[in-house]
Amino acid sequence: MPVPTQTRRGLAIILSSPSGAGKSTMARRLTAWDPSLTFSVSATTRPPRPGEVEGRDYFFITRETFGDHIMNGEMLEHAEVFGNHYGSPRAPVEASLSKGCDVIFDIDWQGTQQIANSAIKQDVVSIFILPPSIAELERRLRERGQDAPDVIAGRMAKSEAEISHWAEYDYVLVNDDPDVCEDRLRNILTAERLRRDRQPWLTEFTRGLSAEFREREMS
Ligand SMILES: Nc1nc2c(ncn2[C@@H]2O[C@H](COP(=O)(O)OP(=O)(O)O)[C@@H](O)[C@H]2O)c(=O)[nH]1
Ligand SMILES: Nc1ncnc2c1ncn2[C@@H]1O[C@H](COP(=O)(O)OP(=O)(O)O)[C@@H](O)[C@H]1O
Repeated sequence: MPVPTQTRRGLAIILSSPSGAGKSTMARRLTAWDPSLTFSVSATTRPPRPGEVEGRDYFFITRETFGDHIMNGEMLEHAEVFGNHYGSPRAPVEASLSKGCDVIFDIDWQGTQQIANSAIKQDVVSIFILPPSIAELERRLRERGQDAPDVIAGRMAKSEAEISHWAEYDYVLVNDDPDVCEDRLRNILTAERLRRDRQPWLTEFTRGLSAEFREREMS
């Protein structure tokens, strides 16, 4: 039975982790598994890494443009991370959520706190991803091969502070085996969708069951 669209909003699924724990990898896997998921493409003042695509991975903008977006209220949230500015453009997120499309965010704890206190707080499902160990976190950052050694050292230095926010999230997963982690994320998404659709869907469905009861009584 279809879910009435007027009451069904999308979920705002937030992934956070220390740099290198695997949240971008998991966001990519989830959108490949379910192409109806929208990825919230952030704006950043960080320069692009080799292979990153404008509009797919980030909108790469200047500090001045970033400041203008904030002044105009165009950012749902924003934060300074590792010396660069990052923010989630508001309009595409609101458009997707109000159409009933689920949105995935790859943002830090500061942005998560802001969204958890924003107009879309009722849509939020927040997930924190931990690395199996600090040695493995560092190995992943090096293996990714996209950041200079001093940048990696800076990210490692900040990872303990990022990890300290784990308890603020709805779910916490350890990303050891990537297939296991992806499977758990799919399960979370499936369960949260059932929970969201519970009211509108079951109101209709149980009405149908009552009608069936009445028909049986009359026959
Ligand atoms: N608050 C906030 N954080 C963001 C946003 N986009 C990315 N980040 C976070 O900024 C940090 C650095 O991201 P990035 O430069 O891509 O490095 P990576 O995490 O090592 O891949 C990560 O913790 C991201 O989750 C955003 O729009 N808002
Ligand atoms: N479970 C995993 N096991 C081994 N390597 C992983 C795993 N998850 C991600 N990686 C690798 O670790 C590196 C960092 O992952 P990435 O998704 O870029 O992290 P983040 O977005 O959290 O900074 C990438 O090279 C990625 O392929």
